[in-house]
Amino acid sequence: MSIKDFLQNVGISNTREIHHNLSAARLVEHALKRGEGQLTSTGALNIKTGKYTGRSPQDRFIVDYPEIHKSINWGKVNRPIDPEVFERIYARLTAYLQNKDLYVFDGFVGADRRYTHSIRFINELPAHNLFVRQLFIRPTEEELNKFIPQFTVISAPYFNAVPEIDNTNSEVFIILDFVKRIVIIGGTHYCGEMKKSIFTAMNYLLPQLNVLPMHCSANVGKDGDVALFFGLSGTGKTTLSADPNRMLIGDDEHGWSEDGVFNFEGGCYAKCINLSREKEPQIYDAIKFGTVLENVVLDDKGNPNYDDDSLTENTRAAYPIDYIPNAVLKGVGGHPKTILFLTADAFGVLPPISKLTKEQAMFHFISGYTSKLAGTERGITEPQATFSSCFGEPFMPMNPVLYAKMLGEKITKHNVNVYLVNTGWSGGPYGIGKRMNLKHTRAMVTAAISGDLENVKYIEHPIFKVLIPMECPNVPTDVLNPINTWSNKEDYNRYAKELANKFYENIKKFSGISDDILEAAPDLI
Ligand SMILES: Nc1ncnc2c1ncn2[C@@H]1O[C@H](COP(=O)(O)OP(=O)(O)O)[C@@H](O)[C@H]1O
Ligand SMILES: C=C(OP(=O)(O)O)C(=O)O
Ligand SMILES: [Mn+2]
Repeated sequence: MSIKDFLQNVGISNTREIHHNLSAARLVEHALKRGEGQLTSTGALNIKTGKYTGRSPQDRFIVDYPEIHKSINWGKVNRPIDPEVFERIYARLTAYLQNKDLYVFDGFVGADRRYTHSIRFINELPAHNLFVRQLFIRPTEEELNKFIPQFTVISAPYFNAVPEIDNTNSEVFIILDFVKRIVIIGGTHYCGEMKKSIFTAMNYLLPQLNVLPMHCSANVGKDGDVALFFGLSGTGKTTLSADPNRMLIGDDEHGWSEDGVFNFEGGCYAKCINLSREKEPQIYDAIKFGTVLENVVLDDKGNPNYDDDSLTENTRAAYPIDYIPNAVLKGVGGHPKTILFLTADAFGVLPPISKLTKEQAMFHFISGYTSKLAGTERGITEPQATFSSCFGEPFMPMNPVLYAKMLGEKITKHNVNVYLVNTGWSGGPYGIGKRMNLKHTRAMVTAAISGDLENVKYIEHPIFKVLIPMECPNVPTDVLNPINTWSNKEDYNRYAKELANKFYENIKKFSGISDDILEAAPDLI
């Protein structure tokens, strides 16, 4: 079917020029010509996304059909929308796209070809089309010749919904239709919406194929030892998985099948606030021609000022994974040996690293205690403690316990070591304490992955019951036990107990959790 016929079939008629699978170079030219962005001194395309510089979770809906009703975990995260309401907004959106140049990218999600889904992205903006081209898996010429889309994404940032007509909360909408396999996005220019809606779709589709979808980064050592880093947005998945001594599999979304793990994407999406070559060399050097930057402030020579947060804290860079030296281009690896749960603890009471029993791992995965970091979601301006199940609740359409059970089985079967890593605050809560030293976090992660932490003595945390290593190579011993970093020990205990209470209150939300997992909860004293 020709692309024109395809568009006609999905209701987009009277199109002008359809730019189908343009190269990165051509897309950059189009974006510049249309005034969508500027080139930086290293050749990246920097765009400003206007009012919305992070995700809009209140504006994300799933179409509620009888055939899928039971499988979705409806609520504030997965908001239902009626099929008629969807049809109405869809008709207005496709009418809006008439007489416009459109940019179409045909890509894949899921590096393991048994689970690959093909997606056709229809963009109003060439800069957005460049984003999806860099972030998803780019098919070969041969694959393009026989490409049949299984999912369609239509993104029209200049089309604003009208809440009175469209039943939306605001001018922004992100609507996922799992039955028709269509995603529509309007009213927002933030690129992360396109990425995370496809992630959500995979999180719906893959468990049905007996694959666990995960919000984690993954890398692999020379011996084939795979490590996974779970974490909510901004907690360090991308930063910590970019390690010159290990090969990167992917920085954000993976599946775990009977044969091992595989990346969903073909690119990375790094936060670049306070980025420096010294601290994050691989990411810094990936910002070059072909990379899409969002909301970075440039000087008049085009030099980025990564310390400038005047547009947002959530400045971003999207680049193809091959811009990271040492990446596993096939995007697949074996079963993980180590799992790290990254939590940005705004209370500043969790140890910088601790070892979890299998039951504690399950408890913490279901709890997903962490912080929403500034800028990643609309309205979040400073770190906010939250419980985000699976360390990715905004992207999980089904009951978190279902994903947790799959993870638990895999951890047992493959005898995986699990650690909890606090990439957030120490020495006091957010506002008083300091963000964990990145060099120390890296050294702790290295020690966990290499097995060095298997041969040290541990002490049990009196409240959280997790095991704290008493020593760790290349980390000063006095930072390992969090109470030592607080000047007032009573304050520490007070905050730690407050957090323990929050864990306790939160876990009550879930039903069907076995007693051994509940017993792994922090102690309420
Ligand atoms: N101790 C630490 N560990 C990890 N990241 C840290 C730490 N301290 C500061 N950061 C910063 O936090 C941010 C983590 O973002 P990122 O790795 O992109 O998160 P994610 O990929 O999980 O969304 C980066 O800007 C990084 O420089
Ligand atoms: C892109 C996002 O997060 P992450 O860094 O986890 O990909 C997001 O939450 O919009
Ligand atoms: Mn990331």
